[in-house]
Amino acid sequence: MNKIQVALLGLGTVGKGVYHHLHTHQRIIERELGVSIEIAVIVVKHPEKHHDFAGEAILTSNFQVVLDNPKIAIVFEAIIGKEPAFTYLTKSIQAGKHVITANKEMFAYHGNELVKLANANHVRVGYEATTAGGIPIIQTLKQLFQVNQIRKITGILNGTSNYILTEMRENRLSLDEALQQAQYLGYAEEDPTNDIEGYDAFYKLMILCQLLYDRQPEWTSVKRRGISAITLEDILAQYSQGKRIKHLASVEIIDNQIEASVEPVALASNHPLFAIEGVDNAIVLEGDIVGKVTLSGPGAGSFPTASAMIEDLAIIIRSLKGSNEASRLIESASN
Ligand SMILES: NC(=O)C1=CN([C@@H]2O[C@H](COP(=O)(O)OP(=O)(O)OC[C@H]3O[C@@H](n4cnc5c(N)ncnc54)[C@H](OP(=O)(O)O)[C@@H]3O)[C@@H](O)[C@H]2O)C=CC1
Ligand SMILES: N[C@@H](CC=O)C(=O)O
Repeated sequence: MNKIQVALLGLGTVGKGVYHHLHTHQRIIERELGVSIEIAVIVVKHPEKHHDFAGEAILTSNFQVVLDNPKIAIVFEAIIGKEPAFTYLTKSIQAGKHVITANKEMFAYHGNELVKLANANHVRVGYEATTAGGIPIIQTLKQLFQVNQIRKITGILNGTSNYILTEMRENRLSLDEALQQAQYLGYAEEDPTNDIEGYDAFYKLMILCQLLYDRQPEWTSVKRRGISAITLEDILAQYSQGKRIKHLASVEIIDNQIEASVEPVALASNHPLFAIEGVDNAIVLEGDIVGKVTLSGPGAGSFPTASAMIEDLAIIIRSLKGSNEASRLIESASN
């Protein structure tokens, strides 16, 4: 069986999900893609925290180990914040490695730059996991809406906020209690301010804008409000009128301008996002040919995010088939 070596940056909620499923799904990957995957190196911040790690990979805090191994063809990135993630992915691409990221903050800032760099270096960037967890929104927009003009998107893009709002309404929890549960379940960001102040949904919306319109609005022009000020009383007041408060991220093209916002909104029961509960996300796309299409599914957590990253891996491996590059990156069984 031919083999591809990969590196994994980050072994937290997301990294562990990728590690786990690359092992549990090894047979399916081999059957469908014709290669086995070997995780050669794992880069973390504190290797000593992972002393019980039993795999065969090299576990290190030194990213240079990844660059120094020319056999590593693909780099998964699931670490925190813009840096050093951006530098690591830039160097990986320059070294001819494909990259797959879940890091929306970094990608909202630098995604366009990375995609251009990857094109120049004839490698690919997978970023399905940056937006809406396990929902395949990036590939849907890239592959399945090539002719439709998507004039408007409205989405629930932060699983933690939706989980908190649902728990507050259904179980009468305070915001802090519900946030603690979301953290325990691995949904929240390392700094949950990103979730409850709307930054995380904002980054995801900017990634969608870049993909759809090849530009982003001026960030300071976008209204961004999180759910931090929402009280149980607010939620119950809306509930008594048959409404649910949801945290919505919206973008619309009006007179060739991008109008975007991120804010809590009280929805009536006939709204397509009213029934999206718990950690689920959903996105309503409005295409000029098709009309409204809604995608929904798990928006955060270890397995849904790993799912998005592993499907990116499959896309990259399929794109290698028959290319000159394949002989460089895929090790034949005889090596
Ligand atoms: N949790 C989720 O549901 C989702 C998360 N994401 C994104 O995925 C990324 C990872 O999230 P998550 O797994 O939840 O986070 P965690 O906090 O669970 O894990 C982060 C991992 O990154 C490592 N790390 C942090 N900083 C560095 C650094 N400077 N160098 C090397 N390694 C580093 C940590 O190392 P150590 O273990 O040694 O501390 C840890 O293994 C984030 O960008 C997040 O926004 C995207 C979609 C969903
Ligand atoms: N903290 C994020 C994780 C996934 O992107 C969220 O709750 O949506």
